[in-house]
Amino acid sequence: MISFKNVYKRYPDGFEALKNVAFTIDAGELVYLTGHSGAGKSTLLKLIAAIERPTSGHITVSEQNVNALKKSTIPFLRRSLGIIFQDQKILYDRSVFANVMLPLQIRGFEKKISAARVRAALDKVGLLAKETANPITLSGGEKQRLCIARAVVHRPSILIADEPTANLDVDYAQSIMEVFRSFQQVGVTVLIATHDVTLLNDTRYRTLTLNQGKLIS
Ligand SMILES: Nc1ncnc2c1ncn2[C@@H]1O[C@H](COP(=O)(O)OP(=O)(O)OP(=O)(O)O)[C@@H](O)[C@H]1O
Repeated sequence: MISFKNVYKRYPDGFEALKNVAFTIDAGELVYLTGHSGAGKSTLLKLIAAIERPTSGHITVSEQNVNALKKSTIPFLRRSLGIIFQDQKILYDRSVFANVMLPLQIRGFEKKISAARVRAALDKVGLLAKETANPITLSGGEKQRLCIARAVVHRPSILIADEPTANLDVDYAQSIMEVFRSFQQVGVTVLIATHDVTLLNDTRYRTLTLNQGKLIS
């Protein structure tokens, strides 16, 4: 489902953020990605989503050769992906419902189908009761759930998340993880970059560890 072979990423300033990275994640797996600050976790997630391109090596995501993708075909890759990054903006001039609707509007989905999908996504993350609320009134954990709902509303087969439990207390972090597990249980492949030791102590899931751009486990 996701495979890296001999992947190197050098940024334009010459900094080598990933060095000879190789791994495979099977369809339906939930995997953690960890490592010190600056180890290359976000870079690796960005390569999966073709937000950044590798300097060399091979990346396959959902049977698509990401290296060979032309700019014009990147939206096709992104259809199979749900992306939860820390800097994603919630729009405070509209409701929770409208925030989750936006990705479907952009993709040109029909209104009636979209509304049903938005409610299904909000239900999945436990936010259906807040659909008419302005996101400014949500707690930190609820905002994170909103971002998850927005990332899954187009029903991606792969979910990638960068530090989704950052700044949340332990109980909230656990409940966010429950949401990710529920997606894995219905067959979604999930990759989560995290420093959260409580999550990493959960031995049910495989952990990939980066150290200075190299995968050490
Ligand atoms: N666009 C860029 N240009 C140059 N260097 C970059 C760029 N983006 C990231 N880097 C560098 O690459 C290294 C890896 O960054 P990355 O964000 O992937 O690390 P990370 O493991 O996600 O760190 P953190 O846990 O702090 O978010 C860092 O040293 C960072 O400064």
